[in-house]
Amino acid sequence: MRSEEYGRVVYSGSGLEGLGSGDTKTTVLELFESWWAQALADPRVGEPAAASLATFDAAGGLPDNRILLIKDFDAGGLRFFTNLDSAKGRQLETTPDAAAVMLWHPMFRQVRFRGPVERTTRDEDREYWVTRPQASQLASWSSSQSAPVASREAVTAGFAAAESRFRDTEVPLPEQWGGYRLRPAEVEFWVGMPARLHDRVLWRTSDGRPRPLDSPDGWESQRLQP
Ligand SMILES: Cc1cc2nc3c(=O)[nH]c(=O)nc-3n(C[C@H](O)[C@H](O)[C@H](O)COP(=O)(O)O)c2cc1C
Repeated sequence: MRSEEYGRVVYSGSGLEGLGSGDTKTTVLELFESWWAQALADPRVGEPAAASLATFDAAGGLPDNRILLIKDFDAGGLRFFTNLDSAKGRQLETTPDAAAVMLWHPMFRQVRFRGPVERTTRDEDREYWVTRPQASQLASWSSSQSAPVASREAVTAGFAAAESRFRDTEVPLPEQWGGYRLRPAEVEFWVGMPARLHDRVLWRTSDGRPRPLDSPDGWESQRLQP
């Protein structure tokens, strides 16, 4: 089946009106915060925190990409949590740069980020770990994420083993679990518009290095062609 047979979606988004090229009245953080809040509040958006995270697999010589959840963000960037020994963890160890995309399709909005990635502190990891549901903690304990496994049964047996190991105790923070912070040096806001004349505004730092997202200085904005 060709994708056009689903019918063409007419995009009619909003959100970048009044932001001319070079307009720095709005900080990146202010705009992203308002879009994020609107996405969280919109019942049509199924998983508002989902982002695709692209990394570079230097060993294989190819880009890699997967969906994960953005835990939160502040002026310092976007935080996400994962298994540090996973494929993405190993890729970030070798090449600590990434690109992320968030799509809020019912709102016809997309936001793209590029920049270096750094590990969160162990205190940040612990602070989030203790808020996770116990089942998720046990799953993190029992899974060597991205490593081959013989069968589905081996996966569930590993989970059951973790369950009995920690039956009467809190599940401690595993050594191989933690977070990363993507520190953007570029953020592009995209709004889908009729006739595919989409609206795009790219913010990038003047020196190509990450800067606080709430800084009115050091960021330049530029409207891009659709
Ligand atoms: C909606 C959704 C949310 C996900 N959230 C996370 C997450 O927060 N952390 C994570 O490690 N993997 C998450 N995953 C799984 C990843 O897509 C991926 O399978 C896993 O992290 C292994 O990726 P890697 O082998 O490239 O390291 C999520 C997948 C989906 C579809």
